[in-house]
Amino acid sequence: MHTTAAPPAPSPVPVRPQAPAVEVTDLRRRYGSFEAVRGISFEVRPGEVFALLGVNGAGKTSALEVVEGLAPASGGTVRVLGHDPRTERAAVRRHLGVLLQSSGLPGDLTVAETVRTWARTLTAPRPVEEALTQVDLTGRAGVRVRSLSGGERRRLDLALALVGRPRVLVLDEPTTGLDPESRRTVWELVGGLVDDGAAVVLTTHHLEEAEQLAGRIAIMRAGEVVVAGTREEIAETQPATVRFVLDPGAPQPPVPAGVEVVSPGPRVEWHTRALQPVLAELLAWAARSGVLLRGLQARAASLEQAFLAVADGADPLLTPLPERSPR
Ligand SMILES: Nc1ncnc2c1ncn2[C@@H]1O[C@H](COP(=O)(O)OP(=O)(O)OP(=O)(O)O)[C@@H](O)[C@H]1O
Repeated sequence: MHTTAAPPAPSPVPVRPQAPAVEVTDLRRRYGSFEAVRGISFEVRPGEVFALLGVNGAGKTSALEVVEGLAPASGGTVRVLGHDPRTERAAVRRHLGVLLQSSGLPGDLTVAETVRTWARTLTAPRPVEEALTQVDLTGRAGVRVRSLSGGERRRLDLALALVGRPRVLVLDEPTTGLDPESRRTVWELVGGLVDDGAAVVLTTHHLEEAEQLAGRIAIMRAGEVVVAGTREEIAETQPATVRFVLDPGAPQPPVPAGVEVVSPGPRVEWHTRALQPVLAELLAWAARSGVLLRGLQARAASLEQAFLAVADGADPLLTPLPERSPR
């Protein structure tokens, strides 16, 4: 019998992860003797949103200004598309869209004139009308900048950041001052750009914005990144909460292993890193004992909890609750 040998399996093509669009390594920034950014590192890949969070004065803008090429680093390195954004500005500028925290646009120009003037400095800008449509400003094209509302001005800032079809977008508090509808428009816009492969670094004080947009998040305090990861990873640094109310005279439930009792009762509050088994144990006890757990709530930790813990000076990664011991 004649058999043909099976063709050799194709050798696997090595999948090369895309190079980071933004690489920040041990970045430091000083103002005189004050060090506002103290050795932070992060990467942002094409098609990714990275959010820098932190209370006022944490050092977010100081770090972003170096990424934008507006200020020199005092230490460490920043690369945007492989280039130093300050010393190799020409290579970076046409691919970089920047939204500063506050822009000083001339008030005399109209909205359309402002975008047109800016677009003339760019290599392959979007048509002005398209840029205005993206940010819902078409109806305000002929209005002078000084007459715009705060939210409209912010959307104009965003139009300027987007008109050059940037591969890297740096957005410093992009939706501050925007109403909820405009905020959603901006989220959709940023989401669309990311789907097209842009890399986005943003700061925000709206945690929901970071949750909506960012694949990875870093929370800064006093110039350092205290915790970083996906929103789930960051939330998991904090304990879950169980709350219920006991009727007068009801017996106290035994406290399961791995629970920190925040309030013993009658309004009981527990913190735990083992929500599911703790809840199962509590419910089994309640069923056995015929006890009603009024208003029972079980809530996984949130990004907000982690943010507040960092703001309060905690180091979420270094101060864990006791782990639940195996039974
Ligand atoms: N030009 C400057 N000279 C001296 N100190 C400065 C200067 N700019 C910023 N700082 C200080 O550096 C620290 C970090 O400021 P930065 O603006 O980077 O913080 P931030 O996290 O962006 O705050 P916010 O959320 O309020 O925008 C603050 O203590 C601030 O006072």
